[in-house]
Amino acid sequence: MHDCLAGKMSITWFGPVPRVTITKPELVREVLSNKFGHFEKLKFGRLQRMLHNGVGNHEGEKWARHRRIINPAFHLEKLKRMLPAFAACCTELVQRWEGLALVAGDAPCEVDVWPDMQNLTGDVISRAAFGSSYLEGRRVFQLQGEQLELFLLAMTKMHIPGYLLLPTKVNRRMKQIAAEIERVLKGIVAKRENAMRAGEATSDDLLGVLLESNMAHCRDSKGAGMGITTDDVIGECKLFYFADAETTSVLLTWTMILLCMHPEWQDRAREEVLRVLGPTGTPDHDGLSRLKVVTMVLYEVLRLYTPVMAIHRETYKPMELGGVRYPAGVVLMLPLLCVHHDKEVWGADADKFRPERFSEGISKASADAPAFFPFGWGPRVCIGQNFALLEAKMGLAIILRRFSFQLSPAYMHAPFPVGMLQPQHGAQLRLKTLIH
Ligand code: HEM
Repeated sequence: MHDCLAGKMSITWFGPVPRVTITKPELVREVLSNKFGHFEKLKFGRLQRMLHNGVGNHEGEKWARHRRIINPAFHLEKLKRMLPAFAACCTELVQRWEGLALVAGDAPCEVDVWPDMQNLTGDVISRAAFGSSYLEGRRVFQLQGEQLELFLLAMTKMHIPGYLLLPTKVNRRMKQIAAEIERVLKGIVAKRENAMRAGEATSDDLLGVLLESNMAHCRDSKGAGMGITTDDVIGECKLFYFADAETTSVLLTWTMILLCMHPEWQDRAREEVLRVLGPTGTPDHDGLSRLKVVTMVLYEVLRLYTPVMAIHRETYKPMELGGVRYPAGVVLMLPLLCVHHDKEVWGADADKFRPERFSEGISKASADAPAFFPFGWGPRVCIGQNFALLEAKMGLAIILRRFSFQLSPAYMHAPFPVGMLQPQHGAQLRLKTLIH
């Protein structure tokens, strides 16, 4: 097994299971492609299931069925219909900032944009997922945020056997939150199911499309167990919240920070937004898809500040990878952040912010094509990548049109790997309103 060290892998022990780190892009691709069905995602514990129990936690036939039913919700045609909701949330945010700038007058208007971006993505997913039940959805988002904080706290105590069963203050609160989230989501889903039966419901949001797709599957299979249950639908809704709010908010925050550090790119991106989308009006899909500089910037941020820093898989039968044989039960760690910083793959300037490396697309950006995995790869690739990129482009375009920004002297650069790669001390920026 030690042969694999020669293949740029290192072996450590994680509890009783051997753990191997794979950093070569072609091997990362091979694992994630899972062509011969050798790999499984790591099993999620009770604690993680408390956060969400959606498609990302399932395996085998159950995963495939969920994925088939959820896929239609993320088709481009459906996402296009959600763009006005994205724009409404972004416009609310910049109007709030404009108000702050007005109050600041001649003094610099300082804002920590990190919590604002978390709220923005929470708003976007609440509206995109639940349409008219947006306010109830917003409550779920707040509860999920609190749950995540408690979850990270509980992780530090996980080594105490049976810790989760103890009636501590934190454990009791986590149970309470889980029950309240469940209650609110059950109410929203039941209301929508009833409306659909009465022929009154719309399917312009994720929940509507999901329920519609589920009904179609049940109809096609004549009820032969091909659909998903209401509990499953609730599990998926919880996953959408975590998947979006925790990742796209990080992407938008690092993008604003990096555009402060590289004002020439901020100017180029703003010039493009004004030229392609104009100074006012709601950007549409056609306009957003013509934003080349903005897309290059977002890709470079995803490369340097990869929100999901690593993916894990476990071998579940003996197999060979990169000329090394592995038994069943080995945990493979795929450190996406390290792969994205590898100088052999990205060149001597791998650690530098150079969006132009994506000027001819993802496949030509690195020596080893493709070595860019912010959304994973293969059958389990992120279901929401188009959603996230549209949301980020919309957010950035609306912000760039209305503000120029620079780092505040209070800002301390400290990328912090807790869950996602977050700015540890916040993202304090100085905003200046632009008049066109
Ligand atoms: C910048 C934003 C995002 C990033 C960087 C990101 C990243 C990822 C990655 C790396 C995976 C693969 C995990 C693995 O293979 O183990 C994944 C899976 C997933 N993502 Fe995202 N994601 C983002 C946004 C979203 C959004 C907006 C949604 C939905 C609203 C979403 C829903 C999902 C789901 C459901 C899966 C599980 C897919 C499966 O297991 O079949 N993600 N994401």
